[in-house]
Parts: sequence; structure tokens; C-alpha cells
Amino acid sequence: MSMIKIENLTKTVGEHKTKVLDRINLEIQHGEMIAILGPSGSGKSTLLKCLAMKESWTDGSFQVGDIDIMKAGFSGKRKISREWAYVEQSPQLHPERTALKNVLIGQAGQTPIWRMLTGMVRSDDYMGAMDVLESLGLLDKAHQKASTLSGGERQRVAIARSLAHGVKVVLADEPITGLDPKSGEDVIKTLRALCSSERVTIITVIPLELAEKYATRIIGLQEGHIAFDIKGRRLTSAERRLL
Ligand SMILES: Nc1ncnc2c1ncn2[C@@H]1O[C@H](COP(=O)(O)OP(=O)(O)OP(=O)(O)O)[C@@H](O)[C@H]1O
Repeated sequence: MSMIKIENLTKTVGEHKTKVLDRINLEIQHGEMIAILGPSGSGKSTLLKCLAMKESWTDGSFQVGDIDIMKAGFSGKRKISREWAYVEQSPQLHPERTALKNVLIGQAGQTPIWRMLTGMVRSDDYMGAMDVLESLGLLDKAHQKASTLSGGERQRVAIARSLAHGVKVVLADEPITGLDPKSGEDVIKTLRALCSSERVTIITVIPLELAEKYATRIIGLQEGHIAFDIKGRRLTSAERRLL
């Protein structure tokens, strides 16, 4: 059984019912690293948000394991959302807290109330948080206040926060925007390694060159529909022309 299965996912907007997503069919397995590519306005962010259940769609079915999202009640959706993280382009962090503290306390709803109140952490949590920060190239920023971090650094703290709390699916919209090429590639390399070692599933919008090098699968969108869906590899010139 696929981890995620969507069929004919369609989203229309406005009075002219413009199709932003047009009959998208996808089956996603654990441990895939999926890069979504496509021209500006092709629907990449909308698809990510729908997959993350942050945005509604007009038509289509959406199954996660044996849970039908359209019919799932609050507890079914909550079970899924605990293990999934959507990292937006400008994620919310506690501005006055350090990068490390942001990773440790997690998002509201994931942290035991006693820990929020006392601020106490176990030493293995501390080491785990430092490990993920290091793997995302943030060790030297661990003790810096979130408000003083750059946009790209804040994104990586948000990814570290998800991973430190055992998230199994990460949906990240342009996670390396604003990073220099080397740091950007290091982040993508780390995400790919997590797919291989921990079977974390990553669905993300990243530049073409990095998608070709690190993604296990590349999905090309064009005007809201899937133009190609291939294993990670160098694109042919015909595929490149679609982007
Ligand atoms: N709620 C909405 N109302 C009207 N139009 C919308 C809405 N949501 C998305 N769109 C339109 O749908 C199209 C796809 O938007 P989306 O942000 O998903 O594209 P994208 O591929 O992520 O683009 P970019 O690469 O520029 O970020 C755009 O033309 C956008 O204007």
C-alpha cells in the first residue's frame, strides 16, 4: 500500500473556476525524496500546501495509508499531522529564543505542557537537537536568537525542529532560498541522507541542478498538471523545455 495516494486532485479558484491543479495523480512511498519543478505559477506551492492539508481542493481523493482524508475525523487528521511537517517559505519561530531552544520546544501541540512551563529538557533531547542542527549546518548558530537569523537559516531551524521531533514526512517549499550555493547543497544532501537512513519522505521545491543530483524522483508541473514524473536523473532537453 502506498503511503500517500492522491487521485484526480483538482483545485479551481475564482469565478472563472481557473484550474490551479488539474487532475493530479500521485502515489508516494516512504523514503522518497521528491523534487517538484515547474515554471512560476505552475502550481508547485499549491500542490505542496494541498498535500500538507493546509489548503483545500475542489475535487479528488486523498488517502494516507488506510486513512481516507476526505472522511477522516479530527483524530485521524491529527494522527497524520503529528508525523508531518510543512515548512513554509517564512516559518514561524519564537523570535526571542535561540535556534536550539526553538528546535527543543518544537511546535505548539508537540511538546508536553510541563516542558513548555519549566523549559526543562532531557540531555538526550539536547544532544539530538544539536545533532540535527549540525547536520543542517547550523551548529554555530545554535545559541543565536531566532530573530537575528537569516531567512534561509530560519527555514533550516524549522526543518531541524520537525526532524528532532520525529516527523516522517517533510514538505518544504524552496528550503534553500537565500543560501549560498554550497550551504544550499549541504542542506539538500542532508535531507537526501535522511531519506536513505531514516526513511523520511521529503517533498520539496528546489532548483533543477540539485533535483537532478539528489532527488529520487522529479515531478514536472505545467499549468497545474503533471507534465512528467520520473526517477531522479538528468532531464532530457525535451523535459527541460517544459520547465
Ligand atoms: N487562492 C487563489 N486565488 C487565485 N489564484 C490563485 C490562488 N492560489 C493560487 N493561485 C494561482 O495559481 C497559480 C499557481 O500558484 P502557485 O503559487 O502554486 O505557483 P508556483 O508554481 O508555486 O509559483 P512560483 O514558482 O512563482 O512560486 C498562480 O497563477 C496563482 O496566482
